[in-house]
Amino acid sequence: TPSKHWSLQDFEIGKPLGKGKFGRVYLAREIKQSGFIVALKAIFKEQIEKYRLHHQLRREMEIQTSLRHPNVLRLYGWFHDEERIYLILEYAHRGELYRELRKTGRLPEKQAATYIASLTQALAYCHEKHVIHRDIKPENLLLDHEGHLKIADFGWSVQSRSKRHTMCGTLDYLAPEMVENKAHDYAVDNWTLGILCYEFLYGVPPFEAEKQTDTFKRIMKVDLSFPSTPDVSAEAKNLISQLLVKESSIRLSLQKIMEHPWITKNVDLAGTCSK
Ligand SMILES: Cc1cc(Nc2nc(/C=C/c3ccccc3)nc3cc(N4CCN(C)CC4)ccc23)n[nH]1
Repeated sequence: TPSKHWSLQDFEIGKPLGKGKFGRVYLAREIKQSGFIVALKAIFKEQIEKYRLHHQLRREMEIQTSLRHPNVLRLYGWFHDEERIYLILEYAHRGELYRELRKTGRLPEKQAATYIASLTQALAYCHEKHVIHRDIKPENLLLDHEGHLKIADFGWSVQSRSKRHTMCGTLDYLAPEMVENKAHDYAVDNWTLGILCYEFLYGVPPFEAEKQTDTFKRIMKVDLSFPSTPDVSAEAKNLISQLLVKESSIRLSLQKIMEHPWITKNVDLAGTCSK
C-alpha cells in the first residue's frame, strides 16, 4: 500500500538471495499485517553517493513502481534507515532465468518462444509507457512460482521521450547504436530480443568473443552465424535475422514479433500469463 510508511521492523529477514553491486537482496516476510513474502533489496547510501546515482535510483524506483504487468517484477514500496535504502520487491520463487539456462545449456524451442513472447508483451507495455529498459539480459530475468518470466532490475531503464545517449551494461546484449554511443531509442530492446532468442536456443549470445573489442567488432558488423548443431528451426533463425539488423528502424516491431510464425506456432499461451 503506497501510503504506508514501511520500516525494517515490519520485516523478518531471511536468506540472502544475491549480492548486487550496490547491496544485497534478501528473502523477507512482512510480519506486521500480511505475512507476505517479498525480496528486500538493501542499497548502501554511501555507494549511491559515491557513484552519484541518486537520479538513476530515483528513476528506477519511479519507473518500476508505476509499471503493472504480469511479466514485470513489482516494486511495492521503499524505506530507508541511517545507512541504507530498501526496495520492497516482488519475490519470484524460481529465481534467475540464466541459472536455468546454464543448467540446461539451452532451451527447447517452445520454452524459448514462450519467454520471448512474454518479454515482447512486457516490452510493448513498457514502450507504451515511454520506458526503454536497455539492459534486458538473462541476469535481469526471474521466474515466478509458475515459471512465468519477470523482468527485474530497471536500474538502466530510462523514461524516454527523446533519443538517449548513455552507455550501460555488458556489451553482449547492446545494439550497435548503443555500443557506438549514438543516439538510440526503443528499438534497442528489439535488438536485445534477437540476442536473447539466439542465446535461449544456442546457449551462448551470438557475438560472444574472448575480448570485448572483438565482441564490439562482431556487433558492429552484425557478424551473425547459425551453428549447424543444435538443429534450430528455420522460423527461429528467420525471427532472429529480422531482429539483429543494424538499421534500428527496420528491426521487426514488437507487434510483428507476436505475429511471427515461430511465435504463433510455438508459444504455450498459459506460459505467457497473458490475461
Ligand atoms: C528481486 C528478487 C529476487 C527474487 N528471487 C530470487 N532471486 C535470486 C537471486 C537474486 C539476486 C539479486 C542480486 C544479485 C544477484 C542475484 N535467487 C533466487 C533463487 C531461488 N531459488 C529457489 C529455487 N531453486 C531452484 C533455485 C534457488 C529462488 C528465488 C530467487 N525475487 N525477487
